[in-house]
Amino acid sequence: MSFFRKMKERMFKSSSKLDEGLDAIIEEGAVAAGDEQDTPPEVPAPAPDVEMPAPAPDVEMPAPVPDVEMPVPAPDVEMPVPAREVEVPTPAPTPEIVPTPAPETEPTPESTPEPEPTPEPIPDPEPGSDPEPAPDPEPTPTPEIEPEAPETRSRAKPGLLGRLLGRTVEPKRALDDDMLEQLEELLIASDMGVDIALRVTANMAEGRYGKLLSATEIKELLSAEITRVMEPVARPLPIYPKTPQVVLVVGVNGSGKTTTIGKLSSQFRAAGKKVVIAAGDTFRAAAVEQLQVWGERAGVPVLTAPEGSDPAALAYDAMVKAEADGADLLMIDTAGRLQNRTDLMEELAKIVRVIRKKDPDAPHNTLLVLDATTGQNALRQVELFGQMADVSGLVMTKLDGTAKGGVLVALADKFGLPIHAIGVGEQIDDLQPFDPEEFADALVGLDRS
Ligand SMILES: Nc1nc2c(ncn2[C@@H]2O[C@H](COP(=O)(O)OP(=O)(O)OP(=O)(O)O)[C@@H](O)[C@H]2O)c(=O)[nH]1
Repeated sequence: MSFFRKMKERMFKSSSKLDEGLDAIIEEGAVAAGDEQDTPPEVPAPAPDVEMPAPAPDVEMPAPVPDVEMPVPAPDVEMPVPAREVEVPTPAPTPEIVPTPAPETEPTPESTPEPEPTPEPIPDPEPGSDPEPAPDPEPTPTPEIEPEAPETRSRAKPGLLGRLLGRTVEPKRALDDDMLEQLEELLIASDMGVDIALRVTANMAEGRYGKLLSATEIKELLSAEITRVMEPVARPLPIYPKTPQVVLVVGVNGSGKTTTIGKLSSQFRAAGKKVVIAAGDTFRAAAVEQLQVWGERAGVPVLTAPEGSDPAALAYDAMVKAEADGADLLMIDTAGRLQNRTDLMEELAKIVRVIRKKDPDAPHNTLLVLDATTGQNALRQVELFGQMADVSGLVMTKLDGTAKGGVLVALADKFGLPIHAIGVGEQIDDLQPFDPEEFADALVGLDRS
């Protein structure tokens, strides 16, 4: 459980945009229970009322009715909707009014004091500006405060007043097309992809049009929809009885392959499995060294080959060694030079060909490691590596440092490949099983605790 907690905490940080966005959407057209008296009476009967037929709040009221507050003002609950409309236009005209008073005040002082002093030619501009400094600052702040006051009232007062009065009821907003569109945009911005964002919001809205929903309720509904999409792909790396189980690890440079191999090896070793690592990116000495460091951390042997040597030959040697050592798992790192796709494809194909001489079923798993911070680019990587290797599952790294975690939903929806684990940090224990609900909660910023 502490693992999940950690992911949640980390993802909460990164998904705060989505979280804040949801709160903002609700607040924008919020209808806070009991705050109706705060809404200015200037909101008579604008058009939206048509969309907000009385039945909506009526239906909702019975269940949540928190004490005495809700029942009577129930009908008024509709008012805030128009209030929202008032807010939008207000900011525009406001600044326009500001400049008007300013110039007016200037000419006034000029005409009065200027004619009196003796200086005639130069005085005009000088005295004009000298005596003005005093009045200038005055008119400026005044108009600024004036227009802001009504805005602040209409926007902040409801929540604030509610809080001052000790109300615990969250602001709510009626679900309509406008709100749905905002929710869709928010999800798309989290890199969820247009198709799935539209589907998630549509499913969420089904049967709920016109109903008042709080930010928490929206988060719960979205989380449930996202969980539904993710559940089928949440599957840990399968472990087979036949040994050594060969796990080929592929992915672009920097996606987190080495780190993931180190973390996985550590976990398998802790689970009593004997693991061997093969440093298959023989073209980069730094990559081999880094893998050796991870091998030490995990307490797992790392087989290396001279720089520039054939990775397939190393993979074969590693198979022999793993068999001889009675290893349960052999994890083979590979290069990730996507810019030279043909070479990479040939290299991967050769590794597979060669290890199949030892075991026709190998590799038993081909893990594609994806960097969550690349967002929608991850979709393209799945396509490309899918063509180069028979990808059997995904590990998504760096979910701790991005607000683009939504791409995992798009991946699940589009490819349906199992998500074996997620990386949430650079430390050895920062690899966690993929839990759909925890993920969905974290993505939308829902804290159930
Ligand atoms: N924050 C965070 N950083 C990670 C995570 N996984 C890997 N990293 C970092 O990402 C960087 C690249 O990771 P590597 O494991 O070297 O990636 P690679 O795919 O092996 O890269 P090459 O060796 O260049 O092929 C390193 O600085 C890692 O510490 C993760 O889950 N979260």
